[in-house]
Amino acid sequence: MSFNSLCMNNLWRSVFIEGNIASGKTTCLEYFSKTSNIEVLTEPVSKWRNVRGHNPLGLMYQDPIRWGITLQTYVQLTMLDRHLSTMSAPVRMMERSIYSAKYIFVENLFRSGKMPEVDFAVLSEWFEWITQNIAIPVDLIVYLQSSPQTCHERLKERCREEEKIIPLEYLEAIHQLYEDWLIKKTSFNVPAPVLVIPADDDLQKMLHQYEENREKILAGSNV
Ligand SMILES: Nc1ncnc2c1ncn2[C@@H]1O[C@H](COP(=O)(O)OP(=O)(O)O)[C@@H](O)[C@H]1O
Ligand SMILES: Nc1ccn([C@H]2C[C@H](O)[C@@H](COP(=O)(O)O)O2)c(=O)n1
Repeated sequence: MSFNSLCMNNLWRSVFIEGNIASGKTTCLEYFSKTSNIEVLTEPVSKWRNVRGHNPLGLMYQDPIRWGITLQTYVQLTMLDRHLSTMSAPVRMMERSIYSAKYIFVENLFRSGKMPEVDFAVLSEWFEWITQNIAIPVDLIVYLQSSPQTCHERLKERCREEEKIIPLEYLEAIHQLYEDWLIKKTSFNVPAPVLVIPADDDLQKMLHQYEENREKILAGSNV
């Protein structure tokens, strides 16, 4: 079905853009934001860096054992708020999801011994309650599959203050969790079909790949 008929038939569509830190999600969304009839929702990182004058993202990187629960509770709330906001266009493209918050970032904190078991248990209870009682619309997951090395280079270039201390090993752990979830499909429930886009290429080639996949992303043909 073409994008135009999708709009005419009022078939609303929700797409998550998933991938490692600095894999190019925001850049991808910026590209698609130039298309009419698409609503783009980036991650609310500015909120995570400033909630009533506090910076839970920075605190988490400084002392994950103490502040991991604080950041991830707020991430869960802000992502749920994003998921439930009224759609303003027939296609919504959203950066990450409440699922990756739990299956990737909370899981990584817990597995690496940086989240106490009680914090993990409370966050898991919240997550299970939310996903069992509230419908989270999703039709497609686009996975920007990049190597941890590429992400590390891009992260250094982007130079976000809080992220300066992120080592390559952290990105490797996040990468492995993403691969298990969306490629091998061995770890957690995958709530929608997955479209994998290799994301190590330079910007020009990435924009070309986005064009090639436009129909699949926006209208869901042959994922
Ligand atoms: N294909 C690419 N090649 C080189 N640099 C890129 C590419 N895509 C994005 N970047 C740069 O890498 C950094 C991270 O990209 P960004 O889109 O912010 O990633 P994410 O939203 O996944 O964290 C930014 O500085 C961005 O300009
Ligand atoms: N559940 C989450 C989601 C994101 N983060 C961190 C990772 C990055 O430092 C930052 C934003 O991610 P990006 O969009 O650049 O991939 O937020 C987290 O710790 N937990």
